[in-house]
Amino acid sequence: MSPLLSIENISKGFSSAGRQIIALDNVSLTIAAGETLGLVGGSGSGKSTLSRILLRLVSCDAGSIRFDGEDWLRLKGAALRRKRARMQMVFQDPLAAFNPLATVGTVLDDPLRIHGIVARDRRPGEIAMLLERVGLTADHANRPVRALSGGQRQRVAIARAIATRPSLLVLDEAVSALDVTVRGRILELLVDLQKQQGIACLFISHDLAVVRAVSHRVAVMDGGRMVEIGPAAAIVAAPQSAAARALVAAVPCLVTDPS
Ligand SMILES: Nc1ncnc2c1ncn2[C@@H]1O[C@H](COP(=O)(O)OP(=O)(O)OP(=O)(O)O)[C@@H](O)[C@H]1O
Repeated sequence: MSPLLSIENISKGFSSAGRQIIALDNVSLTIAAGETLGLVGGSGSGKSTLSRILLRLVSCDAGSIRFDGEDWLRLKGAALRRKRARMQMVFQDPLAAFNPLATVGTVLDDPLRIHGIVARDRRPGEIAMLLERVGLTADHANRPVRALSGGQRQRVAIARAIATRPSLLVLDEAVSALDVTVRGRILELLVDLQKQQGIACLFISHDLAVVRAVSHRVAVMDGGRMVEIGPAAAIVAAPQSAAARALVAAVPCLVTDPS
């Protein structure tokens, strides 16, 4: 079976202050339906540039992307808008994406309306179902976004992302700003969604411990190149590249012996 997402030989350069920066150099990866792929790498390794190209926010210089059976980078207009419902994103700071004065209900109603997911009279029920799906209650629909905690806002961001029934979620540093307990609960929610609904995830983070907690496979980037890709447990147990070894070494060891 062909993968849900196939990124092939993507390259991207930027010129900055007269200097040419190679942000991505021939990067390839695949994600199967229902699979979570963790993408890790140090600062400046090219993770965000790759996610921006995938989300069609910036163009690439070379390479191709197939998503859900389509030549993704060539889709335009109505065909692109339709297909966008199938690839949704969750960023680090959900407040930046939401109008803070809007209620949670409005935030969730927008994608249902724009993508025509359910008829108008069924939307309040769908919103209640989405809120429950992410561990909130139907009452949250009436609250303004600004009245929510960071963890609750990130749950709303996830509810919004799954509202259009996507086959792929792209999560870029989606839990990095949350405190450690809230982060753990959001990671559990993501694993649950992946298991219950078979949603595939591209989970991008600089933190290997976080990536390891949710990913089937891990891809490691360094200096714009893909240096290692394989089962998450194998990469953590026996990293092959210098970049992966550095990321493993950066994970705090939780087993201590103070005596
Ligand atoms: N718009 C831009 N103009 C110039 N250079 C850029 C631009 N966007 C990214 N870069 C450069 O491309 C390289 C990759 O950056 P990118 O943001 O993709 O890395 P990253 O792995 O996401 O890093 P971080 O974890 O710090 O966000 C870096 O050298 C960065 O400075």
